[in-house]
Amino acid sequence: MNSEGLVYSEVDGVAYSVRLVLSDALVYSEVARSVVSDKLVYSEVARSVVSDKLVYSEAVKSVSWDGLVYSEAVRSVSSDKLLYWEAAGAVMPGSQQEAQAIDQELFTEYKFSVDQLMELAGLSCATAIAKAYPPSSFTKPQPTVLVVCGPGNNGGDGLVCARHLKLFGYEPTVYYPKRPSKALFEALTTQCQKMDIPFLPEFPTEAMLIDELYGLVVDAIFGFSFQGAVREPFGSILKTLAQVTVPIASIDIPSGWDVEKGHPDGLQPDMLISLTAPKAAARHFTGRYHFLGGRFVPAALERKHGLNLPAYPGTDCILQLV
Ligand SMILES: NC(=O)C1=CN([C@@H]2O[C@H](COP(=O)(O)OP(=O)(O)OC[C@H]3O[C@@H](n4cnc5c(N)ncnc54)[C@H](OP(=O)(O)O)[C@@H]3O)[C@@H](O)[C@H]2O)[C@@H](O)CC1
Ligand SMILES: [K+]
Repeated sequence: MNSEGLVYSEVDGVAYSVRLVLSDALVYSEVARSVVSDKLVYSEVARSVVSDKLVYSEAVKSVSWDGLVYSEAVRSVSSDKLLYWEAAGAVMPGSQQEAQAIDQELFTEYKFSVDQLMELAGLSCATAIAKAYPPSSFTKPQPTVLVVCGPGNNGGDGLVCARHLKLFGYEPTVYYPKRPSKALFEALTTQCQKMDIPFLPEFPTEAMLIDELYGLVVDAIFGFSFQGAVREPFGSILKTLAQVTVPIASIDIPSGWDVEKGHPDGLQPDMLISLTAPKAAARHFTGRYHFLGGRFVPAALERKHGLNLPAYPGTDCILQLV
């Protein structure tokens, strides 16, 4: 059976369209509803594709009002082997702003402290790494990990992650070239040093050297506040990291990527651990493992930002998205 149909109707400024394609192996359907007035455009689209092996569905809602655009999307793909889930709720311009707004609300309205959330974030990252790359999977005699930390909170997550990796039986080494003089980062550095985690004085200039010494690299250089062209010393570090062949696990966002648009020629990590909620750039991630971590978002905040977070299994602090 093969057939295709489109129905369109418009009543009092409300347009409806329904498209349906049916073949032996596939059902495709699309339903759209939109309202247009002088100041307001509201549209709602639901699409789904079902074949023998795959279910793909997408729902997009958007409202624009005099220069303001609000959009919300939920996509899910499931097949025999894969369950992919993505949800984005964004008040434009920029979901980078939204990530920063959620961050601020957690601290100012919900009264969390940075070190509380950073501990949970870093623990999620170490837990996800242990799940994807157990020490027994390393081809090196020791499960050695290079953790590269940047100057912001993403770097702080990296230091916490290094400490938990050590507790989990890994051999982490940290490179932390730009250390802010803030009590929190100094304390995290001391904690690592007192746990015999070495800090490299220089970054290896050859990617080959990193491949020889480490079985995994953790990228904790930049998170959701990264902007503009990369400044040194991080430009050279990212160039070297782009050439390593051992897997790279990026915390929150692959460093050097635009928070919304990604970076097709930049770092292509094997793993991404999205914290709180996947950022818009996560849709460009092509590596093997995508985890969600940072199970600390209160339900009211999740509702306010339309995050549509998936349910974490049981008491787990991470959820594998891909
Ligand atoms: N609530 C949450 O969701 C939680 C979030 N958490 C984590 O926090 C992360 C966000 O942290 P963040 O805001 O400190 O920003 P982040 O990106 O780490 O560093 C920004 C710094 O980098 C620099 N820099 C920027 N652009 C640059 C460039 N082009 N080239 C060179 N340098 C550049 C610049 O530093 P500067 O050079 O000014 O010293 C800037 O200040 C988030 O992704 C997540 O991992 C968890 O810890 C807890 C809960
Ligand atoms: K990162």
